[in-house]
Amino acid sequence: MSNRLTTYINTNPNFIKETQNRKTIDLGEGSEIIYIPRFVPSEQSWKWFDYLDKEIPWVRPTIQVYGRSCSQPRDTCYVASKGLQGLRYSGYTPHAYSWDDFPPLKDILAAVHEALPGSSFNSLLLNKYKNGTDYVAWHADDEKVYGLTPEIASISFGCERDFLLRKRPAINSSLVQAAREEPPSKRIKSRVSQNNQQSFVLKHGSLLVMRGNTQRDWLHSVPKRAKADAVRINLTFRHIMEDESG
Ligand SMILES: O=C(O)CCC(=O)C(=O)O
Ligand SMILES: [Fe+2]
Repeated sequence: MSNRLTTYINTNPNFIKETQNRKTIDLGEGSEIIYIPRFVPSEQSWKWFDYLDKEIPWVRPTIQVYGRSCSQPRDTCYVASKGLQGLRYSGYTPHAYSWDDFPPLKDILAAVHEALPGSSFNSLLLNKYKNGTDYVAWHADDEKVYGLTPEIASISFGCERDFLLRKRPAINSSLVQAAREEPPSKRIKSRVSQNNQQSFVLKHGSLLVMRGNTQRDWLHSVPKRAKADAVRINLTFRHIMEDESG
């Protein structure tokens, strides 16, 4: 464990481990984030950005939010391996393109697999934010098709945007339970009230990975930003489980 390149930064309440360019953030209770700001070199990132901007058949679908139809506030596209169960989110079933339709995506996928030993992504949701008025609202990618502890690898190209994480209210969690059973003086307030937010500026060419219980216990978002005046393209690689229903 005594790697000279590893720095341990104990920024209470979260524990951050930094090895070379890779930060690992332990969010507690089995949730973990990995962030690699310079995952793809800048020049290669711009080549991929230009390719994706031009070649992907971007659509802006109508989705259902709290029972109301609205236009998704960003463009999207979906790619998946053959034979997987379909994806459905917010009342929308995207058409699944194949990896062969966009060969550079296979190179990006290979780079992600190399950086994350043991990972086996078989689907990809692409997002394009035309400027700071496009966004993704608070959500978790907790669809059943991803299983109980999904690993999601997110690559960003173009305009930098904030990526926020916020702990879901933990009504039945053992932590809250324990806090209730303690007298007020001993309540572990800090862990409940301070350890509940994280933010990252997702840089051009960066890789951010969410794993473990992150989708169960946390929400994430990319909020509107008046000052973001250029296009951002984001790729989220995911693993869809085998369909056991037959
Ligand atoms: O654009 C991003 O960084 C996040 C996108 C996202 O959360 C999603 O597609 O589920
Ligand atoms: Fe998401």
